[in-house]
Amino acid sequence: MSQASPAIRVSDLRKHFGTTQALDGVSLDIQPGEFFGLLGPNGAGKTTLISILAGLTRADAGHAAIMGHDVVRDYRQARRALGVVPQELVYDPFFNVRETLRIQSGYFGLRHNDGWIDEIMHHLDLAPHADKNTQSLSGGMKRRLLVAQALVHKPPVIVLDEPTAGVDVDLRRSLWEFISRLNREGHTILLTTHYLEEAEALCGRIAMLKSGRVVACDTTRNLLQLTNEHCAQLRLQGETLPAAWQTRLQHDADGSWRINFSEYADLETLLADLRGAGIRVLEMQLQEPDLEDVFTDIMKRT
Ligand SMILES: Nc1ncnc2c1ncn2[C@@H]1O[C@H](COP(=O)(O)OP(=O)(O)OP(=O)(O)O)[C@@H](O)[C@H]1O
Repeated sequence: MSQASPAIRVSDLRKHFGTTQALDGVSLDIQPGEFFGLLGPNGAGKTTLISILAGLTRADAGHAAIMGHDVVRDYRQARRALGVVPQELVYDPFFNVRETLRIQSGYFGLRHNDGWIDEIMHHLDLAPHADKNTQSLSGGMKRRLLVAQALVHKPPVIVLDEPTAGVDVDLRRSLWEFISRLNREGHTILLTTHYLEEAEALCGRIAMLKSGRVVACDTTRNLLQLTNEHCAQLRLQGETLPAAWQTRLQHDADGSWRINFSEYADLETLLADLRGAGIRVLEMQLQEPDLEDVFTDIMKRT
């Protein structure tokens, strides 16, 4: 393992399926210890990128490396440095949970791995199900098992492809606590998700893919500053707005009014005009833009 290497390096990666250009020159460097989000609409190329990192798909052109190990030339070292939690629920129905994790350990040549297997099962609340046949597990439990399988060989880099799709609130919480702990302990995390509030809360840096291209890549904090659309929700005493504001304010079903604005000066003028018209503000709530606003904005603009 090369100390100076990025955890994941992707250089000008290209991949097509028939006439579909799934990846159209993607370059990314993810440093060790980062919690990195890869976002994009359906079909943007996220799973294709992950499949190339995992050595399951060959790129047409470009390079990818895990901890300095090229995913084609040094396949074994690259694979050993990587734990992948796939999007699809794949499992072998003939084994129980513990057996599945022992078999997975065997793929990496780890024969005495029960201590770590017990620890993973404990943190993922799989311990009470250790002897259950995988076929009899609920969807959420099968997903936990996929996470456990990705971790048996203690990989420094963990890739999660939509790990919380169709997962209940409890599992999400315990999953994120565990993954965040692994990240704090130094593991690099690459996450794809369609839950943007999850990405906003967890990821330090985010890349957005669209049609196989990176259309944004920055810290979450900087991305959140890209849009200056704010929203204020007001409850007013009096129904007739000053004429100048009648088209700017939208009346919500609960009787409150909503205004989108980019300059706080707009809000000041509105409040002054309302006071001038004898309309009292009973309540006001400000909503700051979130990652979903930024994502929608970037996807529209690019
Ligand atoms: N094996 C394949 N054969 C043909 N086309 C494929 C194959 N795999 C992916 N594609 C196409 O490549 C494009 C990128 O797909 P990919 O699954 O990487 O997107 P994604 O960003 O992961 O989407 P989602 O959010 O829906 O999972 C899509 O147009 C998809 O239909």
